[in-house]
Amino acid sequence: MTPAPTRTPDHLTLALPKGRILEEALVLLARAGLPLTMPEKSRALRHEFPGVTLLELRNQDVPVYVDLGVADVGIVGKDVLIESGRAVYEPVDLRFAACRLSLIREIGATGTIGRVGTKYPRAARAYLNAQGIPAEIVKLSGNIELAALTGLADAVIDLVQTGGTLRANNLEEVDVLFESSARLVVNRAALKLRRERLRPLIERLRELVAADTVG
Ligand SMILES: Nc1ncnc2c1ncn2[C@@H]1O[C@H](COP(=O)(O)OP(=O)(O)OP(=O)(O)O)[C@@H](O)[C@H]1O
Ligand SMILES: O=P(O)(O)OC[C@H]1O[C@H](OP(=O)(O)OP(=O)(O)O)[C@H](O)[C@@H]1O
Repeated sequence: MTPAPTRTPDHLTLALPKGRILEEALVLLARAGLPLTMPEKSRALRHEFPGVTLLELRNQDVPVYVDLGVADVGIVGKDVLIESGRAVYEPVDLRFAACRLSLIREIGATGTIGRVGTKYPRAARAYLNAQGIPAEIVKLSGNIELAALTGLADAVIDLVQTGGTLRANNLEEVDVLFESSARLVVNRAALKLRRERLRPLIERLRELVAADTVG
């Protein structure tokens, strides 16, 4: 195993999720001045760049690594951040990976919602409580819409972007819990200890997002 580099204040440890966020996150961070490139396809999970260590994680683990200070900074979807309940600093909405978390049912379904399938039990519980719906929540891991199609659940709470998955499966969006997009997340202690590196990075990302939004 390669030893971890000494974590001097000028070294950054970065947590990124593999999956749909990784490539766009790397491109944006490189535009913001970090010396990063797409890692070669391999089983390696930790990648070294000049002054930056990149950790490749599952989405749900990014807030954990940042909150516990193993990573100084990371990028993750707002959906995953809300679900994590972690109190990390969230200085920039990076605007990509835009989608929404919605309540979904079969088209025309009107019966009582007794059971809800979701990958987001915490957000689902908060929403259902606020709506006064005393439904059972079933935690699922993927292809969540199948739960509504098969009768495993009376409704699901899942992400919608284009609506293509809904249309292909005779489902409809009944309500929107919240909008999501990729967020920069920063460990609060690192923000002080590594401020010489983190403050310019945050500023540069804010500028890039603002320019991209206008342009
Ligand atoms: N269809 C979509 N369009 C745009 N953004 C999406 C879409 N689906 C998910 N996202 C956003 O991208 C993030 C990462 O999605 P991705 O598909 O890589 O995760 P996953 O593979 O489902 O996660 P897991 O690590 O649990 O397997 C989500 O947390 C969400 O913020
Ligand atoms: O509105 P759309 O553009 O169709 O996008 C929504 C779909 O994208 C995500 O699934 P993903 O492809 O990540 O697969 P997963 O269910 O295995 O997470 C999400 O869970 C929806 O199923």
